[in-house]
Amino acid sequence: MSTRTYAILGTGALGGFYGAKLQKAGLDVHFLLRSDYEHVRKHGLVIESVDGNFSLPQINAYQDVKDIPQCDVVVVALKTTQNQSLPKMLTSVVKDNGVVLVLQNGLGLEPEVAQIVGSTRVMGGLCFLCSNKLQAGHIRHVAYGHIILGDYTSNYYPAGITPRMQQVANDFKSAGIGIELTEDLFKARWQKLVWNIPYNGLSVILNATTAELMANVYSRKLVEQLMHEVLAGAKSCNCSIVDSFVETMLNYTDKMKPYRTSMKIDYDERRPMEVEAIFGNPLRMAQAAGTHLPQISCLYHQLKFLDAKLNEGV
Ligand SMILES: NC(=O)C1=CN([C@@H]2O[C@H](COP(=O)(O)OP(=O)(O)OC[C@H]3O[C@@H](n4cnc5c(N)ncnc54)[C@H](OP(=O)(O)O)[C@@H]3O)[C@@H](O)[C@H]2O)C=CC1
Ligand SMILES: CC(C)(CO)C(=O)C(=O)O
Repeated sequence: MSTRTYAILGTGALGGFYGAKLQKAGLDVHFLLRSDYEHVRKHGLVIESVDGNFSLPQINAYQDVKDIPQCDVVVVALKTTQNQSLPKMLTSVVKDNGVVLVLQNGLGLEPEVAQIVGSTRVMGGLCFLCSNKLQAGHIRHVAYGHIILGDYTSNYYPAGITPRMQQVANDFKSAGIGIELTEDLFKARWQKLVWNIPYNGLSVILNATTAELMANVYSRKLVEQLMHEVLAGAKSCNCSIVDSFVETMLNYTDKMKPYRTSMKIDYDERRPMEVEAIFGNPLRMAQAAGTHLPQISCLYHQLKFLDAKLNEGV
């Protein structure tokens, strides 16, 4: 049994799900909560999952990160819109020889964390998960769940497969979570954007599920064009993704059950959307490399408009 300790910063749809699986497998897990703290401290977590329901009547729940003991692996599972809290959170909770594992969607998040804890203490993971928080402490996992895990080095230079990646992967595997290791985290993040940019963006702008976007010839064309533009953005950053990856993502989504993306759920629930991490950062990286991505830029500006209206409470 692994003796590594885990802190989960953000016990929501993703952090609550993976953290609960790790605890169920016998690992020592510490959960940071905000609005759900009182409920979860008293009643624990309930996980409804396609892989089997379970509950954890008791967990190590914290409201203040300073009360969490220093951990070997600190999982960042907040929405990226809350990342301004990370400088305060991370410094006290990660052991000197520990690592921060960023499981959020988007690009350019590890460099932000590296600024706080140093670039030798950061890893990233891309989560292929469909999970939602239904209410305090109650999470519903509806599909998938595997993670592509990569180590981070300054400027996303490919890190290879490192021993600590294998250790974390073994812990997750012991909890029944599928793990694939990547030598190139930057590429894995761009590949995930091939999915997130078209579907997250268009689901909000066109008020549609993934299935609706795929069924209509016009929106399907937009999805495909946006996917190719993500490839162009990646290429401008010296990251080569084969053209056939677009077809792979289209086929993947054709086979998915109709899905309301996380950005659409945030928009419908009038919560801030992860526009900067998923759209702004890749656009800026491509721009810095001299490449303009007009369709993604158009989506970005539309989403910023809607996000600002949410902020104004309109
Ligand atoms: N859900 C999914 O299936 C997938 C999610 N992702 C990514 O994972 C990340 C997390 O998403 P998700 O889990 O869905 O989001 P959720 O909103 O469900 O979870 C985030 C949790 O963080 C908590 N939180 C926010 N700020 C603080 C704080 N200062 N202190 C303590 N807790 C805090 C929130 O608490 P409160 O309730 O108080 O707001 C919430 O419970 C995002 O980047 C998302 O894109 C990636 C792939 C799939
Ligand atoms: C593609 C999907 C829906 C599940 O694999 C996902 O990972 C996401 O919402 O970011």
